[in-house]
Amino acid sequence: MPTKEEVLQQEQAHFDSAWLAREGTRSTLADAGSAAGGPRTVVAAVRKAADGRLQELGGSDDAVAFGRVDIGDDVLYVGNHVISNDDFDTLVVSWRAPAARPYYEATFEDPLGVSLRRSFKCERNTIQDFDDVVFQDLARRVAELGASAEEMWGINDALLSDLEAGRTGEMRDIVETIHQAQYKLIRSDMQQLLVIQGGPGTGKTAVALHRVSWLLFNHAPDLLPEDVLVVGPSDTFTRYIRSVLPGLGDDNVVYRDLKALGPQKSTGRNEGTSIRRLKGELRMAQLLRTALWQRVRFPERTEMLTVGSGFGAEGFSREEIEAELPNHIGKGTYTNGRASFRAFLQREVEARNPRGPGAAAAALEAAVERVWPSLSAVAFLRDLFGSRDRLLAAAGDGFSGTEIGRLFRQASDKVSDERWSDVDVALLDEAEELLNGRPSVRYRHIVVDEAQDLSPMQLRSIARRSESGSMTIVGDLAQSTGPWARESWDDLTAALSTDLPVTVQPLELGYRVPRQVFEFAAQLLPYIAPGLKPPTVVREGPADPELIEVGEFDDFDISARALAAARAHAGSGRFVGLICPDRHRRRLEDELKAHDVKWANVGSGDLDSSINLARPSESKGLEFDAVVVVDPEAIVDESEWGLRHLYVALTRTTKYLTVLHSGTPLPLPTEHVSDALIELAEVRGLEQTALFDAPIQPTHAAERTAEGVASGSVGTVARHAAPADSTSTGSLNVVIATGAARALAADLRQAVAPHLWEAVIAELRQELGLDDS
Ligand SMILES: Nc1ncnc2c1ncn2[C@@H]1O[C@H](COP(=O)(O)OP(=O)(O)OP(=O)(O)O)[C@@H](O)[C@H]1O
Repeated sequence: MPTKEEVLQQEQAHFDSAWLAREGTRSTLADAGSAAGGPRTVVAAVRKAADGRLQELGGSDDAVAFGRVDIGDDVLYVGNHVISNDDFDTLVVSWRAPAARPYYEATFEDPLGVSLRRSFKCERNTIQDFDDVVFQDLARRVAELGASAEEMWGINDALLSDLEAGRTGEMRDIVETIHQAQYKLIRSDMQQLLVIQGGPGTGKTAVALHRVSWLLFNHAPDLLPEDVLVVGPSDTFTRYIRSVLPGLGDDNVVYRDLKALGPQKSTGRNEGTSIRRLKGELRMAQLLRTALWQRVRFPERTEMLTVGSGFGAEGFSREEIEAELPNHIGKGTYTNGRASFRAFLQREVEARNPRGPGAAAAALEAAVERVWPSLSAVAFLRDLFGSRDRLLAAAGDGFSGTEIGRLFRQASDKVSDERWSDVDVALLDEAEELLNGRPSVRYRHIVVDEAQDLSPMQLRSIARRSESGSMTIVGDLAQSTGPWARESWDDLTAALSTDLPVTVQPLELGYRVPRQVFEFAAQLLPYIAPGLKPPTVVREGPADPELIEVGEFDDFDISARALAAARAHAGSGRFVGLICPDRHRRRLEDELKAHDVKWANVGSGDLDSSINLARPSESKGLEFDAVVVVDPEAIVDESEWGLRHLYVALTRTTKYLTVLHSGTPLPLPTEHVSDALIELAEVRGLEQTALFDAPIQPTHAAERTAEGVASGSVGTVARHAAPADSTSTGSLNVVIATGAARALAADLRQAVAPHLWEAVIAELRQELGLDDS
């Protein structure tokens, strides 16, 4: 049996010869352009092909391989790129090649013929160490001793040490340590709508991006990088992930931020929850369609439509035009309809006056414009939202007066000055399709990240860019927030309406968040996503969460202490996320400036400093070595989805978590209240989960007060469980209110003498701000 040193030498010899072969190929390819003869176009084509191949080789400093598998007598080295020698022997296979599958998928239960899997640790192309899994030994050990948790999960040292690495503002690839469950999703059939549900840090984004790389390799040349679109929730997020694929040799994949997925990107208009929700509903598509076709009509207070002037002018009566318009309306796009109506007018003018000069282009255009105005998406939507009459005419019975009131807004003086919200973008995109048809560029595969928050209108916007419905959709229902926060993937897959098979697959191992931190954050799960299985965390962190209590109303102190904590982490060389609710934002920014601290504003797309300041919602999908969460209670209070925002914030760290709080580091809806609710739900014959699972409908503070003091006390759960138009709303609210009231009454009886109850209730009303008016 060779010693480890001897094995190292043998392996290094293979690495050296593969390196020589690769560098030989590199210099041949580099010379290919000058070596090629013939016409310039041929030389250019050869050069282009050679450049493409060069890129596929990776850098000359890269290790040639990261792993090896032995299957029977075959030995296979696995690396980022395929390497062959002059005799066409394959020295290294690409991780994306089907041959590499056993490297990722062999387990002690099903070794797929693999006897040995070896993973290498390299410094450039020099092997420093290696780690072996001998499957027979492993199976025997497991049979004798029972499997360890890590063995059951298939987690190895290479993966664990990779997870320990410090983070930066750019995501990295995981090819060397892809887990078997992840690999199965990465290589699954392209012709499907694949939904990947997984808790924070389970590798959903990583899997989606590696799947793109795998598909590009295995479906070449039919699938090119420019045939793939990756959609993320924000500019910051797309910047964070966009270096992964080029790092794998896949340039030119298209990235779009949801706020720019249309003819006009969002220009920062702020809108409330109810309007945002309304604008996301599918019935908006019908409203826009009707409104657009209503723009085509014979001009009011006009007898005749005249084409041209003076001799040769032709007139068309209202009856004639109104009889003709249905031949052009609603048949195709608005713009095509306009062109066909214009052609009709032109033909008619010529037919009526065969010896005349025909209609001059400008005269014809002027007449057409009066009936069928040329419109852009922005002009159309600005006109529509800026006119109650237009809105009412288009809405018919489909919208209430209140909803029309919500949609209406004062139009800006100039189209170019109109400000657009992020939810307007999907409406502009819908309008663009009605006007000019589906986007000419469509994609053969689309990845949607953080998909749990998307509205049906946003999903339509994505679907219209898909050639066949082939998509990978990733997200986490427990992190779903915003007006379209959802509890299931059903409505999302329905809105994407595809003929392809729909598969929802879980990712169950949590890689990012260390055990100590996840155990802390997971206490929120029963309240925010009771039906979801929490991820199984694969590693320990270096420390327990650090919970720092500061004076209750001392905003100054909490900001100062938060900054001190962030600076301490940064001082230890950590990449820090400072996650702060709006309540403390101003003060914290002042503190940062006062101390002359260099920081990045995540909301404006920056993620490049050692301290990165983010709102909880802006931190979705991102990760840091250390996270400082400021005032959890304020985070929970500031949003309808506060508990979920807090869960997102707490799960951004790969190592350290510091929480600055004023007495309650984790503001859970009180246990006894939830128990009372559940008991009551049983008595009333309601599904337990209905209390927490009800579709989340925004309920504003004013509505909350109507539910009484008691319902306020169950925090976000109560606020969420109020479906506006569900038949069970009444009973559900009664259950919540009664249950919470009973639990509070029991507390009061235990804690306070009866003669003080009135005073306590009066104080409570004040606390909750019910007596402010
Ligand atoms: N097999 C793996 N090997 C090494 N690192 C991994 C692996 N899988 C995931 N990771 C790492 O875990 C971290 C979390 O991954 P990722 O961001 O893809 O998770 P996510 O499920 O999208 O999280 P979130 O829901 O919070 O957006 C990343 O740093 C990623 O590189």
